[in-house]
Amino acid sequence: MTLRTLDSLGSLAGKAVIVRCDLNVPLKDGQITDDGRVRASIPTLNALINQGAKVVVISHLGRPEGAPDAKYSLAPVAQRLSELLGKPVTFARDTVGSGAQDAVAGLTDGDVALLENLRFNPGETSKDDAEREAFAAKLAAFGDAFVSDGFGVVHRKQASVYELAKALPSAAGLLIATELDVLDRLTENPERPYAVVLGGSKVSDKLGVIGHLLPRVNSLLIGGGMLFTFLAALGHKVGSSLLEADQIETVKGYLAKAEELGVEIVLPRDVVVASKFGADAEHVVRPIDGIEDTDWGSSGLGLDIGPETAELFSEYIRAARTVFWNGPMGVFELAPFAAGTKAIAQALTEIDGLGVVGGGDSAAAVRALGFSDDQFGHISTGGGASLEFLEGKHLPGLEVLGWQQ
Ligand SMILES: Nc1ncnc2c1ncn2[C@@H]1O[C@H](COP(=O)(O)OP(=O)(O)O)[C@@H](O)[C@H]1O
Ligand SMILES: O=C(OP(=O)(O)O)[C@H](O)COP(=O)(O)O
Repeated sequence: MTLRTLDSLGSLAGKAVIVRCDLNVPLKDGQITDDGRVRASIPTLNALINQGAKVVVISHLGRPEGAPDAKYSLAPVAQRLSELLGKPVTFARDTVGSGAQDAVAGLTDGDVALLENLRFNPGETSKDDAEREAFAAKLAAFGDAFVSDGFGVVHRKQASVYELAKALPSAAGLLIATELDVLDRLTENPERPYAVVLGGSKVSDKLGVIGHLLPRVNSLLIGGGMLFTFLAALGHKVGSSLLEADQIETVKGYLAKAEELGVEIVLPRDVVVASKFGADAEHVVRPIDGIEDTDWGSSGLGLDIGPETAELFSEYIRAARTVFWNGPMGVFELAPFAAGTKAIAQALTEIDGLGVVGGGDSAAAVRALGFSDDQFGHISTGGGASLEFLEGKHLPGLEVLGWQQ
């Protein structure tokens, strides 16, 4: 079966359509620092508005713990959405309560409402199927049909991604269709050499994909927060850097498997070690076996790859014909730790082949560092989702829409 697309829902004029977007944007002091995911959601929303549907947009933002938390409110997103659509967007102060009910009841054809953060409700991410179904049923009461367009969450078996798609006539939106077109080019006979570059801070999620990615690629370059678990697996001390101690044995397994398969896992040679987490931290470049050999000893923390590593990774990237990159190489939001990410972005703009950047923060990073979207083959809105797609995993949010790999 192939993905059910918007036309499969028939005419949506006058119907209430719930649209699951991934509007999980980076915020600083309540301001959106990169609106790429909001922009990416616009074509589907406009298609529905133009048909005269009543559009009910739902999304998560960040990882609140199943209860309202003002710092994860979607209110700033509602404002940006309204600007980009060029029309008012009613913002509901809750997700399924009286605020949402009033917002939806007030919609006329072609109007748009955005409900408050889905993850303010424990049912959204519950491990219990019945709890997710119950929450999805409350959402489903707001619509006649469901459009799933949050590509960044299709790897999550969550109520608004999976159970809601079962509860209503459902189809994929235009963003999901576009993302899959590009990712297909990375899975079906990618031009070789094929390199995948991994970084970022969702370390346990991303360590999990490596085992299945290894047989598909020629090299795997490891930077960002996950590099320290690899260095620890090689016996190095990593100070107070991000570390998944319980994954060290798994990582040793990956290193052995890569050797068996003849795939290169390329690890950093140097890192930028900081006295603390902050833009005003003191920092020095250290070789990977000297992370604790600074004035700060074991309290020093690695916040970027070093210059020698940036050059090494850039060489691999420029020599590849297909590259997928997810996860910043360092804490690019703080100027002293942005150089590694900038070097990798630059190399990706120079490849002779297809270079894809994936992930909310990775996309934000390349734009914040002065690159434009058209310098890359594609900027995907999903990091974890793309990686799980590339490793060949069955993604619940796609399968429920009829997709089979
Ligand atoms: N060495 C590091 N230590 C701590 N955080 C890091 C490190 N390197 C990168 N990061 C952080 O990783 C975050 C992005 O990670 P992630 O969400 O996994 O990426 P994406 O959204 O692109 O999938 C950024 O906010 C960045 O500051
Ligand atoms: O930012 C996201 O994913 P990404 O960091 O892998 O790109 C998505 O919004 C999914 O968020 P989640 O990883 O909290 O489920």
